[in-house]
Amino acid sequence: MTGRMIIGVGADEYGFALKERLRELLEADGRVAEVRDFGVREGTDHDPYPNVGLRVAEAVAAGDLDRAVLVCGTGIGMAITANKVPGVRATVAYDPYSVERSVLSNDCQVLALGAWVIGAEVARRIVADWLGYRFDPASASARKIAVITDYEAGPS
Ligand SMILES: O=C[C@H](O)[C@H](O)COP(=O)(O)O
Repeated sequence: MTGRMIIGVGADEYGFALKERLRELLEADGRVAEVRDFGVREGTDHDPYPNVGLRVAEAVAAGDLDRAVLVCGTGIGMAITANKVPGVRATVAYDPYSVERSVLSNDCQVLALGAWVIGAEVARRIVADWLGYRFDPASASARKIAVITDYEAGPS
């Protein structure tokens, strides 16, 4: 992936406000071609995090999104959910090094954040940094990721 990215965003009711802040940031970023919002649409909407996380992760797996940011209370439920979809690699990450390595080592397409854990401005900085990292498919890390994708494909 070298061009401008299509990014999905999604949140449950607890992550809604932070998701909105991050959506605005992404929409204003020149590295982003398009932002697709998978809800919730209002802070009063009740859609449990697995519903939102599965919709977004399935769009990543289908190739409709390059990457996604998911927000719930802790980020943990969103990451667990997204990782259930074959082909999707999701993580919670807050420190700059883990955010970087989630892309450069692990080719994670999904960053999950917890609105109860992190302040909005730090989250915005993390997402801005995260956009700048691109996985190198020629790197040594690619062979390790292939072990995961081979496992997902099942016995041959
Ligand atoms: O990981 C789950 C999230 O934090 C979610 O927003 C809240 O889940 P809970 O209501 O089960 O605590």
